[in-house]
Amino acid sequence: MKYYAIIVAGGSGSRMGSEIPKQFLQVAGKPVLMHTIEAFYYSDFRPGILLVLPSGHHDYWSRLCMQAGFTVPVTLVAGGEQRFHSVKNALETITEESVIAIHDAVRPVISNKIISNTFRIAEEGGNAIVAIPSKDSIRQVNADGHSVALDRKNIFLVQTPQTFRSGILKAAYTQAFSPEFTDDASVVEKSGIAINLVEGDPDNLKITFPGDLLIAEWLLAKKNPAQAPDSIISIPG
Ligand SMILES: Nc1ccn([C@@H]2O[C@H](COP(=O)(O)OP(=O)(O)OP(=O)(O)O)[C@@H](O)[C@H]2O)c(=O)n1
Ligand SMILES: C[C@](O)(CO)[C@H](O)COP(=O)(O)O
Repeated sequence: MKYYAIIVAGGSGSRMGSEIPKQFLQVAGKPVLMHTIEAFYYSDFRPGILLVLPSGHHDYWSRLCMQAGFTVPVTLVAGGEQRFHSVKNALETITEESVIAIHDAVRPVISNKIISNTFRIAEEGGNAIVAIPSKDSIRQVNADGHSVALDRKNIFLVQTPQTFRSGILKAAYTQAFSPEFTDDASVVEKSGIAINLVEGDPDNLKITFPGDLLIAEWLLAKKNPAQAPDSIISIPG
């Protein structure tokens, strides 16, 4: 079986409020995106990598990937208007039957264990979506403005990778875009497929706001102490 990772890095990072999109900011000695590419490139399943980027960044990143000495090519794909369109652009380049993991570039603290689990489970069961239980109490606000408590045992926070057999995924992505498609699981579910959740990791955070960069810096330095910048002196755990 062939395995692919689609790393989506086509966003503008408006909530981060930085001039440079957040996936290109330096964290723990290298760009956020390079941490993410390396996590997949060196993972046990050795997937083919499709990197979705705004077109203006293609030349720079193809040079950076060459300098990194990757022996398997990282294929660059143009980003789209929404995350949905970025994923769709990458799917159009995959023609053979395969298992495809889709991952946010801005979740650089992803482990080999989770990547491997999702490929294995999706190959067997059609899809595998990484999620973690909610650590907070959860309330739903109703139309009248009042809120009701939900049972958090039934609430999971969805992460990436979201991994699928190619047939299921490519068929789902023929649907027209809808604003309710906030991730790949919601697109596939809309096409009538039941979604399988698999265990995620609180460390697999999505860098969204400035404070997330500090947490990611700490987590990445803990994961790769040899690559940590000098400013990180001692990391417990
Ligand atoms: N048109 C888009 C929008 C998002 N993404 C990617 O999807 C991932 C998750 O999206 P999010 O965190 O929302 O990133 P942005 O859309 O860049 O952020 P914001 O919503 O704050 O503008 C990111 O890696 C982002 O680069 C993408 O490839 N193409
Ligand atoms: C795909 C995702 O990261 C799963 O949690 C999330 O849905 C992305 O949402 P965003 O609105 O693009 O931040």
